[in-house]
Amino acid sequence: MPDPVTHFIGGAPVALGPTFAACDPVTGREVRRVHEADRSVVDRAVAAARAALPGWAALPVAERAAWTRRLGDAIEERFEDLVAAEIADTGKSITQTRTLDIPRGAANFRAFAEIAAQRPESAFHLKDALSYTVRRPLGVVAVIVPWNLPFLLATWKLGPCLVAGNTVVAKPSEHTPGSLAVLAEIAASIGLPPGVLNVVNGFGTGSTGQFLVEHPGVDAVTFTGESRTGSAIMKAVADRVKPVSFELGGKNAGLVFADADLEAAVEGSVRSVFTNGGQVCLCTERLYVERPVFGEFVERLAEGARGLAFGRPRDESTVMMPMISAEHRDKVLTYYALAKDEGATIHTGGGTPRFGDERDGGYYVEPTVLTGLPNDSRVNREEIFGPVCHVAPFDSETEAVGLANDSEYGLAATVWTSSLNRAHRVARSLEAGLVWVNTWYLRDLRTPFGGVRLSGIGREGGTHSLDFYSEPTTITIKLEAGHG
Ligand SMILES: NC(=O)C1=CN([C@@H]2O[C@H](COP(=O)(O)OP(=O)(O)OC[C@H]3O[C@@H](n4cnc5c(N)ncnc54)[C@H](O)[C@@H]3O)[C@@H](O)[C@H]2O)C=CC1
Ligand SMILES: O=C(O)/C=C/C=C(\O)C(=O)O
Repeated sequence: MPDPVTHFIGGAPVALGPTFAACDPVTGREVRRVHEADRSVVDRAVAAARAALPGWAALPVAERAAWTRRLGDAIEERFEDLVAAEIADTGKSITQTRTLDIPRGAANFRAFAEIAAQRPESAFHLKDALSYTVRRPLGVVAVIVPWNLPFLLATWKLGPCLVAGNTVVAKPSEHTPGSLAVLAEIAASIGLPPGVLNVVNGFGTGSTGQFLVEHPGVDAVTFTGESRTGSAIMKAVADRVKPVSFELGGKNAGLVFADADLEAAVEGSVRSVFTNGGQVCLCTERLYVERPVFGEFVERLAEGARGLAFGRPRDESTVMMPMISAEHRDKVLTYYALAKDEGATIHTGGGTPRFGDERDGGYYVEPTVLTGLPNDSRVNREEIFGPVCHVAPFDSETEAVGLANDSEYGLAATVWTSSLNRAHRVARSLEAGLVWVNTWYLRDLRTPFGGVRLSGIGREGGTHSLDFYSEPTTITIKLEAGHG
């Protein structure tokens, strides 16, 4: 077994705290151990970040951007190590890992280097005064991320956070410490000033995550994960009124109109429901299909689901991945059972696949397509976060929009239609942070990203990230009139 995964504090690995098991989701077997940071280790990481803050914050933005660009370049150099680490922790397919997860890590550092370096300063010349704004970093920021897109989501926050002049204590999910451990090695290898980026490992409640967000030396928290966890973090930071940025859960709707290109709608919905095993906050869990094409759509979606290959992660043709843990698999299976109890028709899936090899000990579930449940069923209201969706018919645009908006969440939605007017009209009516028309998960890192209601607070992306990770100070200087 490899050495336990360590923390990374002040530019060096730190092997402190008891260790816990990390399992391979493909087989369920323990494959490595990970050090858990207790309060004293968190103290040490926060102190390292605090000590590094003045020097890092004082660098011109162009120099910090040069550092994050270097991180992006070094990610390319360690590309296959990062791919291996991500696959070992998650069981993701190598094709997705090579085309999405790791390239986005490099892109996240590079994009925010450009955005920050090119950001115009604003100054207003008043009659007898000059008013301008400077932005200062928030300070020491806790970056807490989940297990579904570990490297992509961590770097999405680290890029803008570092370039804005903050120093960081990052905590990956207890399930997926591997790729941030490689990033820590990369940071050390390029000579990133010690303490600018620190990584601590451990669990959430009653452990590292909670100690970190509660720490008086942490000035702000950026978090992606479950809505309930966001709520717990908000309570934990309330007394100190720390700024928070939250990307939380979703119960995303997809609307398929009868005038849509049905093949594209089916293909796009297969992607939007089943990508990453349905373990992306943007995945569609509720589909509403206009009645004339409902039957055909359901049949073709189920056929698409049945065609998703369950190979091993390193086979290039593999699409489906396991759930992250036994606990999460059991949660998803509980919803499959609940769907049956609530009276759903199961068009495909509803159980676990059998392989006849060591993968039978892993955390796989079948991609599942359901119909027949009312919008107020638990299956249609609660985030499942697995490869499953419910499909319901609708008869009018107004009804479709009403059904889509009837949710406590509001992260993402998809609309499939060939009518340009309808596309604009419906997209504006959907109460979600992101609406994709005739596509899904097409991202431009400059655009605002985030959700409404239980799906989050604030937006990251482009200058929205830089705004969150810094505080403006407006300086107004009285000028003497009549001279010069
Ligand atoms: N919508 C989304 O983006 C995600 C949703 N989920 C859903 O959440 C369920 C639970 O999964 P988890 O991994 O437990 O997600 P989570 O939201 O609890 O964990 C995300 C991160 O937050 C940390 N964390 C947990 N509690 C914390 C606390 N009180 N203070 C500070 N940090 C804390 C975790 O250690 C992890 O690093 C899953 O079954 C899934 O349904 C999980 C991950 C992402
Ligand atoms: O930034 C992206 O491209 C994807 C974000 C996905 C999440 O925030 C999530 O799955 O939690």
